[in-house]
Amino acid sequence: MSAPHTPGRQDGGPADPADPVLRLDGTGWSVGGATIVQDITLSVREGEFLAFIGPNGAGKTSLFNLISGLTLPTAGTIALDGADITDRPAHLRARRGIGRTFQTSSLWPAMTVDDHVRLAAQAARGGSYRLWRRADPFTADVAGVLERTGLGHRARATAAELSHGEKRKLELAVLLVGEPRLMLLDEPMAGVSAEEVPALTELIRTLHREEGRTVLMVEHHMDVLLGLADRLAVMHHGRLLALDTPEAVTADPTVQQAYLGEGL
Ligand SMILES: Nc1ncnc2c1ncn2[C@@H]1O[C@H](COP(=O)(O)OP(=O)(O)OP(=O)(O)O)[C@@H](O)[C@H]1O
Repeated sequence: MSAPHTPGRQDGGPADPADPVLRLDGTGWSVGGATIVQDITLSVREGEFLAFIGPNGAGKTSLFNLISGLTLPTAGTIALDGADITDRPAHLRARRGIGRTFQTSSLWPAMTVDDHVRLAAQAARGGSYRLWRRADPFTADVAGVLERTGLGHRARATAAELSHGEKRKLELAVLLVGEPRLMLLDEPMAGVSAEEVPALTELIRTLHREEGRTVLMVEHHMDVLLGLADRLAVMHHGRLLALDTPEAVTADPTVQQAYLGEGL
């Protein structure tokens, strides 16, 4: 699976259409003497949906931290559109189109849905933070994103008043208003009731299929992933155990062995 190391061109140069959107090459992260992510090599093509599965503590969130720039790798490289971003901080990666959601909610309970998205729009486009509406250039963008995420009727509700599924939609809305090309979704179904899962799954499918966004998603529920993901990456003890179509991965005896008793 491992490909020869080809350092990306310097950040800022023109993109080559042949480059994958994202390429990890021998990427790893060690902290306090422990290796949490080890020797991950993979490419993600434009418009692909790649899902990460693996037992608790396998290193999935840590890998997302490395891709989004929350932590920097201690081994290997990361390239976006062929440009080496290995040492780039998170805000520069966000500016280049990498957006992410977090496993635990990142919302402000007392702030309205509308204001969450408005602040995210201001953060994404630059400028000072203002929550009054007069002469606000983001109103149309905010309304559009709330409509796309099915939250138009909840614009004036506070985050605390939302159901778990609506909170997850709001996190997606906050992400979407920055128009990310590469979306990292870390367990977007976490805490969501069974009745709300289908609508949330459909929203993510739309963002991928109809809006053509490249999606990387950590998810424990295989039933959610089987209808969504083009490929599954299985992580185990910080390593990539398998990377293939959902059908091939679930039939892989090594994967089944790793999951024995953990219910793949
Ligand atoms: N900053 C850190 N310092 C030390 N250990 C860490 C740090 N961050 C993560 N770890 C450890 O790295 C391992 C992988 O954690 P990570 O959250 O990436 O796994 P995960 O696959 O996302 O798990 P889950 O499915 O439970 O969310 C865990 O054992 C965790 O305790």
